[in-house]
Amino acid sequence: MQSSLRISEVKFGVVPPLSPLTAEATPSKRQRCAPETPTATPPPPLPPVTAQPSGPTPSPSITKSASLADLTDHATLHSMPLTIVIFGATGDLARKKLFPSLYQLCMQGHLPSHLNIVGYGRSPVDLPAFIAKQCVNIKENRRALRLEHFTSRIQFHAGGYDAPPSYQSLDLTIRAYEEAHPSGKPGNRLFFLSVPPAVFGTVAEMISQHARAERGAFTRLMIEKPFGRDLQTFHELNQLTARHFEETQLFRIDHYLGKEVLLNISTLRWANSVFEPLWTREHIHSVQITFKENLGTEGRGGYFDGVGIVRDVIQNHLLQAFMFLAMDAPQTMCASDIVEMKVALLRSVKCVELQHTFLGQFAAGNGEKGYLDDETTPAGSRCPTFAACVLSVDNERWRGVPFLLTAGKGLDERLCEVRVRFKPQPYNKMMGVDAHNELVMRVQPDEALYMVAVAKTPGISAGVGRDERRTPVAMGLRYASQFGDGSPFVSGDAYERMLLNAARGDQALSVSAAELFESWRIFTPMLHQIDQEKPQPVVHAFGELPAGFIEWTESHGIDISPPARHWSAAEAEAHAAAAIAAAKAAEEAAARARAEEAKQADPFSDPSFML
Ligand SMILES: NC(=O)C1=CN([C@@H]2O[C@H](COP(=O)(O)OP(=O)(O)OC[C@H]3O[C@@H](n4cnc5c(N)ncnc54)[C@H](OP(=O)(O)O)[C@@H]3O)[C@@H](O)[C@H]2O)C=CC1
Ligand SMILES: O=C1O[C@H](COP(=O)(O)O)[C@@H](O)[C@H](O)[C@H]1O
Repeated sequence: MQSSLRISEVKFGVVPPLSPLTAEATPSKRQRCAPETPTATPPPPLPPVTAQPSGPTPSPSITKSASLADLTDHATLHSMPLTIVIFGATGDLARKKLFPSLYQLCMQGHLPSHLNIVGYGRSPVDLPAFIAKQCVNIKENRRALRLEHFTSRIQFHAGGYDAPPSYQSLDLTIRAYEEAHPSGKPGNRLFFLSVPPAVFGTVAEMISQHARAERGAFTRLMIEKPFGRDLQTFHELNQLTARHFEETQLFRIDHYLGKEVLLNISTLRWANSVFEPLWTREHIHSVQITFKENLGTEGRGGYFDGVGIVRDVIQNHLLQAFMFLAMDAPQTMCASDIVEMKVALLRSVKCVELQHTFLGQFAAGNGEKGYLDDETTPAGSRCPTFAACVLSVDNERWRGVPFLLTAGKGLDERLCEVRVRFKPQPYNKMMGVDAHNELVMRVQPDEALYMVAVAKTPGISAGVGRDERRTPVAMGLRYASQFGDGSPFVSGDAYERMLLNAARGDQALSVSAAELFESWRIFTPMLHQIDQEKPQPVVHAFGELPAGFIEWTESHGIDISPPARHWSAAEAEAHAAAAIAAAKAAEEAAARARAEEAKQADPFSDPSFML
């Protein structure tokens, strides 16, 4: 028998898939937008960082979404030469994400089959060895695209990141490919900066000066996070990139923007009618946005130590989730309208203060090494690997609703989820329950959306009101069941979406300068305090929450107690199984009692008499 406790066997009617914002589905607003030309005008000077909301202080203006001229539809993309240059192609990200994503996009026919991929790095490589190492994570589908066909498109260009002659010869290499293209058209060029942030500015400048596409083709730049370390360094980087590239040519990557469940928040809120009326402080008690990893820094301690978990995850990935959850509805789903509402929201968010932040650091435990045991981590580092902070939004919709953002490495599980907890209503009391309805959006693993609700526990007894037994249940949508056959759900990696959107010129998934300005404003005072004062984080064993964290959340009016805290996919199943077993046992006991009663009343009702 199917149980109402199981996550999502509930089937909603499936409507035809909605297309992402592409040239084929262009809102008319886009036509007002700027053409693709470099600008020589840097952004306005930076206002001082204060612990107050930005109010009227100037921030980068919101660029209107790409014009039709800036968007590249499928047919156009496929009819022209296309070169993708990966700076830092020998690195971790290229191996883990970029080459596998490019393979997938080629395999599915999203990118042209004559694509030219150039890896760029400081030292010469042996090409077959480079390919063997960096393409190791590609999951080959031999029938659709043989690996060797894909890798035959890859070449490597060695040179300094700041060496003009190297960019000039890169330009010649690309041009040779473009000139051999049968279309005779100019070649599009997409540059991915998968290098440490310190070289972002130089590479952008070199590309602009020496390796731009010819007229009639696009030059686009994809930049990995982090975009600066604080408001000031973001501003400097922004000035540098703005000097050479239009905002419509820049694609700042936050790969959480490409996660399926986060992408679904706007659909959930605005394609349905039931959620938005409840999406206010009248009904919402608190919101938790949580990121947990059961990994340490895995040899990236050197990088991580200069960054910390706030810059690594909270200021970008979790803040994006927050924005989609809390922003007001945009006028249209056009990228610039979305950015406008995101920025309006961020302007209402007060700066986070260190005294309202909880910091932790994982140590050895449960058979795993601690952060300080990673040989790439500086000895005695106080870098936080765990942090939680509460965002307060000073607007009509959210005033008084705490948004708890928590991120940690070295914890018990890999999990990213959002929990919207609703306020109980007076009538819940007559049902004898302490209703804690929660809408849960599980970003990973095992993508799901479900509502924690209260249901009557099934059984023959027909009590009403307080006499009835009731159980918390999960009603909802598990992606693997709804959109697949139950096996782990695959809908494309976030990097596939990022690369494809950039190739199409669609900025719906890239981070705008205006929202970055506001996000750094919110976190910079606290980050500076951490950098300067180096407060001792609460040291906790790998796999466990830091001591005092639960009390700290309670002091901010947030209850992370079960099921809110522990309802992982496996636990939900176990919880369901236990509740089903308990209900079944109760049912059997009741049946036995009834049979006994009947036997007493009529001994011939016992089947053993019926021979
Ligand atoms: N790895 C990940 O999971 C994630 C990474 N990112 C971001 O992506 C970018 C790339 O990350 P990742 O691949 O991990 O980085 P790596 O540390 O692996 O570096 C990438 C490449 O950059 C070059 N490089 C390294 N150090 C320097 C230096 N000091 N100066 C100049 N070049 C250098 C090296 O290439 P060569 O020696 O061949 O020139 C290296 O292979 C970074 O901005 C990172 O913050 C973002 C999210 C996740
Ligand atoms: O950006 C980053 O994200 C990863 C987590 O990404 P996910 O897609 O695996 O959830 C994190 O490990 C890394 O530290 C951070 O830089």
